[in-house]
Amino acid sequence: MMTPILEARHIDKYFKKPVKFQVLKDISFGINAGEFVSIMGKSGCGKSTLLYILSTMDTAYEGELYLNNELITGQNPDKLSYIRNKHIGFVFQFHYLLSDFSVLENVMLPAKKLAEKSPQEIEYDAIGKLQILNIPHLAKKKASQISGGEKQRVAIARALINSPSIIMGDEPTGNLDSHNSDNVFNIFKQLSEEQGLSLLIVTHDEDFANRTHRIVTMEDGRIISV
Ligand SMILES: Nc1ncnc2c1ncn2[C@@H]1O[C@H](COP(=O)(O)OP(=O)(O)OP(=O)(O)O)[C@@H](O)[C@H]1O
Repeated sequence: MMTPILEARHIDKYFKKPVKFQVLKDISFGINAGEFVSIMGKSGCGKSTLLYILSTMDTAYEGELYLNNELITGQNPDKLSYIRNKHIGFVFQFHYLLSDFSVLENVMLPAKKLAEKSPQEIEYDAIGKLQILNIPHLAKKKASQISGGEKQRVAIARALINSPSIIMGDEPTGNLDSHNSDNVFNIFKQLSEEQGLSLLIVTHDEDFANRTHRIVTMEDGRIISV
């Protein structure tokens, strides 16, 4: 059996205010290397809450989380921040690029934060990621001067800069038209097939989800199908 890249075991999460309620109920599942998985479920069922936990940003939960076979739960904040930068790439509905910075600078930022390579190496890597996304010609443009679809590609290049093992996305195509949404889907598919990258994408788009390897369906804080 393959060992999962990411594994959640019996995750429970409660919100205490305004009244105590259980938002995640005994969530267990894993993702293998190169798997492209979507998470679907009605609004409010707990998808974003789960993604925050899986991405190590929320540590207030019960249960265990493993990334590359390492127990993530209970690690100190510095270690978590390191693990997050090194192993996880994020793509959101709104791209969160710095608009006054160039495309290249935006893509380089997470690698500068990790500070394991020289600026020259980081620039070389960033250009490589822009090439994978077919946008090397945009390198010198300011992020404010490119289209929505282009911004989302830059956001994907940025998510790839530290060569993560998994990309997580919260509705990364939610803000795109169907043409650009297709582009993003194809890029993700290529990354999983050609580079063995795992992808975990929360989406409301059934066409998108139906084309991924597997759909995890949530209902009222539980996983009802994997
Ligand atoms: N900080 C918080 N405090 C209390 N309740 C919260 C908090 N954040 C989210 N919730 C509630 O937890 C539930 C799950 O929210 P979550 O954002 O995870 O849902 P979702 O499935 O991602 O929804 P959507 O598809 O609309 O983005 C909802 O009922 C929401 O109102």
